[in-house]
Amino acid sequence: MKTFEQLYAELADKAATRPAGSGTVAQLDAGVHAIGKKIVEEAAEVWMAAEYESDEAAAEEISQLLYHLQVMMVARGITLDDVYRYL
Ligand SMILES: N=c1c2ncn([C@@H]3O[C@H](COP(=O)(O)OP(=O)(O)OP(=O)(O)O)[C@@H](O)[C@H]3O)c2ncn1[C@@H]1O[C@H](COP(=O)(O)O)[C@@H](O)[C@H]1O
Repeated sequence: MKTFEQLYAELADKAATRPAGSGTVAQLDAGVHAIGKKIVEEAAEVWMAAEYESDEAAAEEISQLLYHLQVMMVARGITLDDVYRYL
């Protein structure tokens, strides 16, 4: 179990250290366009899970969407504070 903040710190560290086998590094290397497509795909999966699947399945899809949003933030150099100031 980890928090949103802990995941962001982990992803930022992966981007800086680029460990072998990291899916995050692969996503970052694929670029903003590819990450954006993944966000749209995951958002659709959240929608479908929320309408037709269990709470657990919906929660899992939401976690994946949050992950890909964070990958986009890291790719663009957008920090948590950059986002929180609009909440
Ligand atoms: N929280 C996540 C996370 N959520 C989703 N995903 C990835 O997002 C994709 C979503 O999977 P789908 O169910 O849509 O399956 P899919 O369409 O077959 O996926 P792909 O074919 O696109 O890989 C998968 O490839 C997952 O690996 C995640 N990948 C990593 N993390 C966490 O990010 C951190 C860093 O991970 P690494 O960079 O891989 O070390 C770790 O704490 C991980 O737990």
